[in-house]
Amino acid sequence: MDMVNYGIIGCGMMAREHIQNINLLPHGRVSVVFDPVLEMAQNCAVLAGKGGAGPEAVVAGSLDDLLAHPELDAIVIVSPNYLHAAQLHEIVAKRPLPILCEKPLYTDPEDAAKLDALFEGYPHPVWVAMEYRYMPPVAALIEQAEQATGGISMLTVREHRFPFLPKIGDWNRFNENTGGTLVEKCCHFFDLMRLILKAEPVRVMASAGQAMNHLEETYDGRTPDIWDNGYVIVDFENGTRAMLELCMFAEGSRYQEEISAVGPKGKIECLVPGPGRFWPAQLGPAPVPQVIISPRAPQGPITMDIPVDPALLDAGDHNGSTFYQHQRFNAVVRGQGEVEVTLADGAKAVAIGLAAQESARTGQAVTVQ
Ligand SMILES: NC(=O)C1=CN([C@@H]2O[C@H](COP(=O)(O)OP(=O)(O)OC[C@H]3O[C@@H](n4cnc5c(N)ncnc54)[C@H](OP(=O)(O)O)[C@@H]3O)[C@@H](O)[C@H]2O)C=CC1
Ligand SMILES: O=C1CO[C@H](CO)[C@@H](O)[C@@H]1O
Repeated sequence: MDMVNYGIIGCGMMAREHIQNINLLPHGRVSVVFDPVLEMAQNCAVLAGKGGAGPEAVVAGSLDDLLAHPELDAIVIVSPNYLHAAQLHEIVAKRPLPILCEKPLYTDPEDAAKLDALFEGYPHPVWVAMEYRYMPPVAALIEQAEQATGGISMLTVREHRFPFLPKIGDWNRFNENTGGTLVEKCCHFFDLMRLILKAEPVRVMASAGQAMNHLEETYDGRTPDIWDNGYVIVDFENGTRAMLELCMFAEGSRYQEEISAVGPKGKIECLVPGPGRFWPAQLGPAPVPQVIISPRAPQGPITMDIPVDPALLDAGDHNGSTFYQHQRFNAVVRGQGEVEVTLADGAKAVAIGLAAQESARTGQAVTVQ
């Protein structure tokens, strides 16, 4: 297959990032889009046409119409979190094809076993969109961590960022729609923990809550219940431990994510900026990602800039990672390479997030199966 025709389900903010990155692929084009709001779908159809450089996508009138579209080789699910599981069932039943599904894979704990059963023996690749692993500074940390640390003992992920953005329909203001902040936002970081530590979690302890964000807002008489800060500690089966620190009222920070890994030889860190479009112009150029290696002996931190290709920065909010994710998924659909972020990875990241939600709610440590 030389050209992969994509169908996009959901045409909001993140769909635009997917389309802009598919537009950069030599072997990809968006052929059909669907959103319940026609104007959103039409805007994405135009974006798929690259300002006249390619054909605009067809606007499907329903999910069924999208799944019946003749030119369709792969499907990207970019709808709100609580819809992912049901839409996966629809695709498998009506038009089994390769799927790239946005995180979180599911929000209701009961969906875990149902999805396992649904995809048993599924003949097409399914990839879960936890792309932070492809951010160039994160990828550099992953590649150099063993050498720099001599084997990681402790891993810390700090995310200090802006509050949740407004969404059409305000679906992201309530835990019932997102799975809870530690699922919705933090599944990316639990995925990184498993990947970097090369181990499975056994126990989760968390303290988290809603300190200030969205408390002044009301939707149909209800105040949002999503958390905006927390700490999560995860014990891993190989004796390593990881911690997440999340603060969502810290958009004044120079860097959005700071990840550090420490072992007997030393420490490696990466510093990752947030979306460039949020960096105030009066402060000059947006911060450049960095990796810092700090040996124990001889002491002397070594700092390296890890710049991201400006064309990729322009195509999204995630330091180029959406492009690298699509490049790999596109190759897999064309029969080259393997799925790197599997359904099992997506499910485990949600399971850790749900355990963290439960731990913070009850004040008890929660065992992860
Ligand atoms: N991997 C990453 O880094 C990121 C992932 N995401 C994920 O992407 C997904 C979308 O988020 P985002 O784009 O920010 O949210 P938006 O609200 O901006 O977009 C979601 C879109 O899906 C549409 N939608 C609602 N119901 C359906 C339906 N039944 N079928 C198809 N589309 C529907 C919404 O339309 P309407 O409300 O008008 O009905 C809306 O246009 C989420 O799962 C989110 O977690 C988001 C940001 C970053
Ligand atoms: O998964 C995500 C990653 O980045 C987004 C912001 O750019 C988040 O809000 C989103 O939920």
